[in-house]
Amino acid sequence: MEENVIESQTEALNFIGGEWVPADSGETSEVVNPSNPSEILGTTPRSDRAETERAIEAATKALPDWKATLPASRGAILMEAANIIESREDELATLMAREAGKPMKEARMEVGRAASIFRYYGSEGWRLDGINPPSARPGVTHASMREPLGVVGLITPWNFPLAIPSWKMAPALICGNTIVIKPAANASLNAAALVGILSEAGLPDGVVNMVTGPGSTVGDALVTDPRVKGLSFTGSTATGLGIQERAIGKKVQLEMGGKNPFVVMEDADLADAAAKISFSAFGFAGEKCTAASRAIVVEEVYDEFIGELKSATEAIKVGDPMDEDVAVGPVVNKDQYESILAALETAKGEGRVVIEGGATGSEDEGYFIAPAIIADVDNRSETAQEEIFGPVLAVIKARDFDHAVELANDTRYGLTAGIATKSLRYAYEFMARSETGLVNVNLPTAGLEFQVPFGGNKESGVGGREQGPAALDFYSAWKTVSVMPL
Ligand SMILES: NC(=O)C1=CN([C@@H]2O[C@H](COP(=O)(O)OP(=O)(O)OC[C@H]3O[C@@H](n4cnc5c(N)ncnc54)[C@H](OP(=O)(O)O)[C@@H]3O)[C@@H](O)[C@H]2O)C=CC1
Ligand SMILES: O=C(O)CCC(=O)C(=O)O
Repeated sequence: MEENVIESQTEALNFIGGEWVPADSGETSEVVNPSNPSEILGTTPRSDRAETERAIEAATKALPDWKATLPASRGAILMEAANIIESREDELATLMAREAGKPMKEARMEVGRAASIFRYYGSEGWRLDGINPPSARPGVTHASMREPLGVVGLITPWNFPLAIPSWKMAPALICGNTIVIKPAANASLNAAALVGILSEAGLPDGVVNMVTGPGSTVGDALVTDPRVKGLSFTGSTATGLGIQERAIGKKVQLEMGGKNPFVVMEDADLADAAAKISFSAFGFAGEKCTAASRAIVVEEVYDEFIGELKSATEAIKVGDPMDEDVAVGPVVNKDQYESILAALETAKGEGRVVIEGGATGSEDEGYFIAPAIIADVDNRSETAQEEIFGPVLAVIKARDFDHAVELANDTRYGLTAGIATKSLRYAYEFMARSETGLVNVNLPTAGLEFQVPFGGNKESGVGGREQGPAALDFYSAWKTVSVMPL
């Protein structure tokens, strides 16, 4: 196998059938450091459909042997990958901070999370539950067991460059599927590092393949190729819903946007709520589908809460993601930078500025945007309805609990929601009435645990949950065998 040169952070290649290969055309895309746009971190192949089709071919070829490999043996490879990931924490976290602008503290946590995910699904090799309910017919036994889907396509975003590929790859692999992954342009060096680790851990050639290049060609080839039986995507709602229309005959899972509310009730610990909301809204510059982007506060404590929120937010350090005390680094790229600043201008016209935020310097000095808080926002305004995916928090006033729940649900999204309260009645009623896939009581909306199902309702999610045991349901199909001994 050709040696990959990821460690030097200069060049990532496609990984097809166990070989590191360039794009057929030899064309590459530059990976820019968002903290310093004049620094080119490396290049990735600008591939096209032909390379994607060869990767699908390699995954198809590797499928029978991988499917026949004992689940515990598959699990042992995932466990080894977890060990390698952990042993390279500094290197992987640094790469994430440089490529995606993720602050080191969160980047280190993400490396740990990726290792835990591989360990968790690796241990499934000893379980992979089935069911055998009694038959209604005398003498008959049933056994229902999980079978892999076949070749699965994974289309991943830039905001969790290790964790998202890991929580898609690990359950897919333990179930016996083979993979072609197309990472986002701004996470390709990280994805290549992860693929290299899986290969080093002993994954046979062709079981995981990676192709980098535009979503509109490489991604689309995965979406439309009939040999790809399952497709898992994380990204924007617009791209996801387009994929759903084109992925004919496949099992599809889409994890998309959010406009996540955090309700603050009159009995809340306001300082605690402010800390959790500002972490949820501004950590990693709000570039999380789970970020809180609407604080919905009952009028009784509205002004007092805004004071607490202002103090909590002013304490956040913005700057070089390599600094372990920084919580907000640069946003990922020029497109995000421009669209967030435009959304912030709109927000300023739709509410009262509590913290102005915005660009901290010129674009040439890095894509840094400081947190902004805009109060008195109408929940039907653009600021409260459109995903900004940046450090902009809208504060919305509610009359009482019922009104707060109504506002929280008044969105096309349904990913995650939070409530700050000491009342069990409010907490349980909110859990029941929230139209989201996740509800957090006195906890941040962002920051998942890998062992519980994750995903959203409405336009936030389609096709079954990720993570925890739910992921096994996506990456497998039940086969029922019924036997009558004669
Ligand atoms: N839910 C989440 O966690 C995320 C949400 N977003 C939202 O999306 C917005 C835009 O970010 P962006 O990175 O452009 O998100 P996209 O949804 O466009 O990209 C996500 C992934 O899909 C790929 N892709 C793009 N177009 C297609 C296509 N036609 N067929 C198949 N795959 C495709 C992308 O590739 P490529 O990068 O090469 O274009 C990337 O790998 C953000 O502002 C944010 O609101 C973004 C990232 C994560
Ligand atoms: O909040 C998290 O830990 C994960 C968020 C996420 O999955 C995403 O932004 O895509």
